[in-house]
Amino acid sequence: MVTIYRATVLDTPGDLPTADGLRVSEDCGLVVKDGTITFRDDFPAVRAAFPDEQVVDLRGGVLLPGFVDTHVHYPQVRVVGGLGRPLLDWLRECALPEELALSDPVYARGVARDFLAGLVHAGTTTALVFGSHFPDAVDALFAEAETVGLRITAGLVVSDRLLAPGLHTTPATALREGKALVDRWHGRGRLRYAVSPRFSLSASDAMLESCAALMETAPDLWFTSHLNENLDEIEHVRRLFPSAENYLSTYGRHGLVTGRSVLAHDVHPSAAELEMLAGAGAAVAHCPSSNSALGSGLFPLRAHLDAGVRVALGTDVGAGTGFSLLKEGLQAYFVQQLLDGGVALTPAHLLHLATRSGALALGLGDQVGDLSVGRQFDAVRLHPQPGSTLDVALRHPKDATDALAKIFTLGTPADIDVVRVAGQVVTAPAQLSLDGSLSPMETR
Ligand SMILES: O=c1[nH]c(=O)c2nc[nH]c2[nH]1
Ligand SMILES: [Zn+2]
Repeated sequence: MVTIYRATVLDTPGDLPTADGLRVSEDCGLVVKDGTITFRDDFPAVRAAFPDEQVVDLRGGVLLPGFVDTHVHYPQVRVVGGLGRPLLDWLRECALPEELALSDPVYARGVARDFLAGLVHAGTTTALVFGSHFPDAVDALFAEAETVGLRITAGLVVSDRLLAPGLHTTPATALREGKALVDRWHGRGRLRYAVSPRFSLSASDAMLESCAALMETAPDLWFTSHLNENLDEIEHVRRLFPSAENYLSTYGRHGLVTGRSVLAHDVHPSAAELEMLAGAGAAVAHCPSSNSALGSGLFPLRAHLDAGVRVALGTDVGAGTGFSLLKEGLQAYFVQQLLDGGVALTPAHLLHLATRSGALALGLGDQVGDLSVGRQFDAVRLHPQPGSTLDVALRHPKDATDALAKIFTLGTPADIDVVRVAGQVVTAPAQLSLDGSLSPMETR
């Protein structure tokens, strides 16, 4: 079936974030067939070419590509807001107790729904998700994500030391359970599997070797972990791996740093690590609100870009402060403003980082990230409440770049009214009550 969407469309189709990469189509017609954009032009030209097709009129707001979150923790949706602690204290006091609670599959299913609702409300259509330490909880995430229809890459989080005994596993069990999850979910619809050691602080060489073995069990598996987030963490890793050249090589010497790797944070990289990331084609998930909330540091974006490292954005919920990629864009901008030698980010940079950069980092650049012909129609409409400050601002922009600046400055999930994946409207799952049942008024 063919549908024409009429909207003001802003996107950034280039391969790199640039100051002048914004594409503006004030009155755009997008022809969508079976979820794919097959034709794009000014609306009058589209209407002339397709005089009889149904038109969905999305004017009155702004249509953007669906947001791409390259680093977000599913088990942590209920612990957002644990402010006032550095990384290792925050993990011990806020994150890990909650992650243990996901050993209960009923509890995990409720958390999975809350998590996916957070993504949908924020307009995130594609995400690389840090999963749970418990296979049943990872099943719950994939099953619920399949129902909702989002593009999710996720996996079993594995560790064998220094967290909490209930979160530890063995390399052999990790491999066996990971393989079963890969068999069940990798490549099923919009779902893919990411091998996910928590960080090398909590993963021995034997565990990282089992991750490497899991990577070999199916084509196109993804790899994700944490890197160089906090100075104490980095010092611990240095002591735990005395023979490793640096933090990145704790993964790299097991063959885990490739073009299908996404490393989160990298706030304190060495030149050698940047060179190795660039050479491998690995991507870094920059998580600015988390970095500020935990006091991890100011992300050296210029050093990454100068070295040729691909960078995208992650919300890092729950150390991050919410699911909004608009907020992460603004926070990324703030950080670069504060840094001596920071990159002068423009609205076009921010939109690219929140959409196209993420799609490319996740190897999905041929499918999503902008609204060009050939892409899936993954899109969000921003339509602020009448009278809200964003509504007022969008009525008086100087130009489209100014409008986009206002969107990143003022926009929140409350301003996103419709989210589509492959043309289909996606809706947030209903919340579950504590015993896992839907409340009497709720249906799916
Ligand atoms: O921000 C972070 N959140 C986490 O859950 C985590 N685990 C290891 N390192 C981490 N960093
Ligand atoms: Zn993280």
